[in-house]
This record gives sequence, C-alpha cells and structure tokens, in this order.
Amino acid sequence: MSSEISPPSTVPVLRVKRLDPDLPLPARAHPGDAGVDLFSTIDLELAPGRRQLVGTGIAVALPVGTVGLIHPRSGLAARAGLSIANTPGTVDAGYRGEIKVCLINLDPDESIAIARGDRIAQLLVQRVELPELVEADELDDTSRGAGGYGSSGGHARLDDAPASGV
Ligand SMILES: O=c1ccn([C@H]2C[C@H](O)[C@@H](COP(=O)(O)OP(=O)(O)OP(=O)(O)O)O2)c(=O)[nH]1
Ligand SMILES: [Mg+2]
Repeated sequence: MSSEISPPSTVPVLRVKRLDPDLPLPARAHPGDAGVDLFSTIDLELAPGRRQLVGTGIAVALPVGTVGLIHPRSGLAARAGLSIANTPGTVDAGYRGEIKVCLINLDPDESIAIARGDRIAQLLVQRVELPELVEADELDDTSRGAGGYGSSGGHARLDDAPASGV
C-alpha cells in the first residue's frame, strides 16, 4: 500500500496565469513531487542535435527570494534523448512573460515528435539567497584553496591519459 505524502499545513501559493486557456493548469503528477509538469503549446519535430524554443502557455509570479528552475523530464531523456539546452533554465522572480523551454534532441540518430499538450519539462521553485556583492581584496583561507577541476583525484583512468586526450 502506498503512503501518500501530506502537504505541510501552510502551503505557499504560486500565482499562475494561463496564456493558452485551452491547456490545463500545470500540476504535480503526484502529491509531494518537486516538479510541476509543463506543457508544450505546439506540435514540433526535433531532428537529431537540433534545438527549439517552445512555449508552455503560462506566466508566473514567483515570490521574491525564490527562483523557478526548468528541468528536463527524466523519462523523456532516457527514452528519447530529449533535454533542455540550458538546463536548468532560470526563471527570475520578476519575470512575467511566458515561460519557454529550449528543448534539444540529444539523440544522435532519431527525431523526436512532440504534440501540443505533451508534458515537456518541469518547473521547480526553490528559495534563493540574494546577497549584496561586496568587493574584497583578500579572501579567507580554506583547505581547498584554489584547487578544483579534479584536483582531489579519483579519476584514475583519465588522470593517466595524455593531456591531448588521445
Ligand atoms: O528556461 C528558461 C530560462 C529563462 N526564461 C525566461 C525567464 C527568465 O527570467 C528570463 C531570462 O533568463 P536568463 O537570465 O537565464 O537569460 P539571459 O540570456 O541572461 O536573458 P536576460 O538578459 O533577459 O536576463 O528568461 C524562460 O522562460 N525559460
Ligand atoms: Mg539574465
């Protein structure tokens, strides 16, 4: 037996404007899902390697201090190679235009057909810090320091490869 996830007692509200009233209001597939699935407003066919900006038919009023993140759907990614060129897309709190998705076909061989009304991506809303940027001449010391880009090792096969990558 599945145990349903109860929403918290105070649920924040996200105001959503439907710009394409013939499409349903986006919704979570299951209670407690992080993502709200977004629809395509158009039919399209994406050839291998091609990308296209696709409307979702909605605009939102995200509370200041939150960000909307547009993520791919994992099923479509695994089955067909459908992804988002700028994943995750960033929707600023002040943005009131239509949310659009820059879909990309990562499959090397097969085209992907999408129909109007298909769920093509998902919107996550997350809290985000909005720090004031203050210029600093010196930064504090840390054990990592400036080490990055694999400085901690662990890629034995790649670490041994010649720098040219051949
Ligand atoms: O997947 C996305 C990403 C962005 N946007 C919208 C909302 C966002 O607030 C705006 C700008 O996005 P971003 O800052 O990532 O793009 P930019 O190239 O920096 O454009 P801008 O100069 O308008 O900030 O475009 C979408 O509709 N979908
Ligand atoms: Mg920007």
